[in-house]
Amino acid sequence: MNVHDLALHTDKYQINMMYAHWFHGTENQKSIFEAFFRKLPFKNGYAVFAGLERIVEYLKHLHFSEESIAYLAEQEENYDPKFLDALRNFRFTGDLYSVEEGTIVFPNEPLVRVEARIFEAQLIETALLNFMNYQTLIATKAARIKQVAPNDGLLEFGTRRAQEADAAVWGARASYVAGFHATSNVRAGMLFGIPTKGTHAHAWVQDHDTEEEAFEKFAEALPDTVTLLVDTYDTLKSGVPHAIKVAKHMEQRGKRMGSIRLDSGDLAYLSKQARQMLDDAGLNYVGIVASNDLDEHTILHLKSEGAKINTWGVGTQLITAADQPSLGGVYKLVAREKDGGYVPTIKISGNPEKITTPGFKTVYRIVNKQTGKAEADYIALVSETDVREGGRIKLFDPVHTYIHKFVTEYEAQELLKPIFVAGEQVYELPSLQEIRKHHEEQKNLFWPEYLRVLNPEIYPVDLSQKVWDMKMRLIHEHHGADDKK
Ligand SMILES: Nc1ncnc2c1ncn2[C@@H]1O[C@H](COP(=O)(O)OP(=O)(O)OP(=O)(O)O)[C@@H](O)[C@H]1O
Ligand SMILES: O=P(O)(O)OC[C@H]1O[C@H](OP(=O)(O)OP(=O)(O)O)[C@H](O)[C@@H]1O
Ligand SMILES: O=C(O)c1cccnc1
Repeated sequence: MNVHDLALHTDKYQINMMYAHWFHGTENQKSIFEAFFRKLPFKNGYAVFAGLERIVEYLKHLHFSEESIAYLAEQEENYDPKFLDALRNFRFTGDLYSVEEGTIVFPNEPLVRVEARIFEAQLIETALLNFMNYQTLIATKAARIKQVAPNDGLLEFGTRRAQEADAAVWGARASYVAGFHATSNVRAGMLFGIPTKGTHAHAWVQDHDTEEEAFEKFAEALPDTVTLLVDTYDTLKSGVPHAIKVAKHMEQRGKRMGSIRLDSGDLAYLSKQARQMLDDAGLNYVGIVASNDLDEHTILHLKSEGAKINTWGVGTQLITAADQPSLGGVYKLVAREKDGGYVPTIKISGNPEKITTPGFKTVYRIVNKQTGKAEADYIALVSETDVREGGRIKLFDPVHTYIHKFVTEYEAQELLKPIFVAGEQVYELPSLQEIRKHHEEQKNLFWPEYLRVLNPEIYPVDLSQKVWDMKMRLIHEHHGADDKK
């Protein structure tokens, strides 16, 4: 099996629905789906969208190999051989619009919009959500860590604890998008051009007769990048003094030690003591790296304790998004082709939060021209022109509709960009550096109240009057239909 063949990276119900459409001759009917999430992870005020590059690669190469088709034939005796022929000719021929990677995004707004034959739009749901949910989750976790240590070095150390290999490399990439500086995963470095960094493990020290000898040998081998791990035996009595000795020997050879690393104990206390010892020895250029199950909470706490740490190595908590291991992004049908046009569709739920917003929509970021700050995101029908032309629009709370204001002096930034049109890729994937820069710039668009880690303000995501009216009409129509039963 070719592990890069992702056509079967889907849930079986998608293929069963494709089959049922094909069986009834409706497989070419057009449909519009939107991917979005309902709830922000980690009680954060925003999420950082990621996953588009993987989605693009997936769609570009999407086809059913003979091996996959043979497997499907074996799995389901109902599949007609002519359906398998339709799979043989399968390509993504639809349109896909998406938010760009690194963009700050919010709940209940379309992040990806797919307009395609139902046959195609249905198949891709699972993979698309899989990529978007994981990468957006990790980029958001990384953004929180960046938020509490905006001026420090941030190293992604998670691979050994990640949920397998794909999670390690795409998680490393997502972390870099959100402002991490390097990863320890060398393959992620090679695949994506992320800077790589590494210190050494306790094993290096254990593997020598003395700690001092271990440090000397390591510094001799890697004199230009050396970071020494000082906590194998006793950080302040043995590790730091030995590191100082080695740094002095390095100076005699015209070299400078990079850092020491602390990986256990009270990181605030140890870092302050170690800093003092290094400074007293004239080694104020030697940095201090800390690791040990860190996340944004421990880092924030350590900083409030005055820890003297310049660089944070963050593994498990980041790569597994330990406090919330999944983003609940969903993919919902919002319109379907009928009688040559589109009709909006809705999913009703007893839980009002789960009622979908119907219609062929797009989303704009309304940026106040005076302040340069984003006021709200505004979801409108694609056919609505007033917002696009900068006309006066009404922003109102979709639940408490009496809370409203009119805005005129704004720039409307359409967040959904064309990525595929009629199956052709029309979007040039930006470099990872550009994505990272885009994310950094995005943060300037928002007041800090929305970005803080603890109890952020809720940023408004509003519906246009037309979208809101359409949603209410469909809710009433469905309730009306139920009332008649
Ligand atoms: N001063 C501090 N304030 C708050 N949290 C700290 C402080 N120092 C360390 N921590 C964190 O507390 C936790 C300590 O975990 P734990 O007790 O398992 O580590 P340890 O015993 O020092 O080392 P080991 O990993 O070898 O067991 C880690 O998550 C660490 O990052
Ligand atoms: O704590 P995390 O945030 O997950 O960061 C990665 C951890 O992985 C390493 O420990 P490990 O015990 O695996 O190996 P070591 O022998 O190098 O310490 C490293 O020392 C960190 O403590
Ligand atoms: O380079 C390091 O220090 C490192 C890398 C991976 C995991 N823990 C530490």
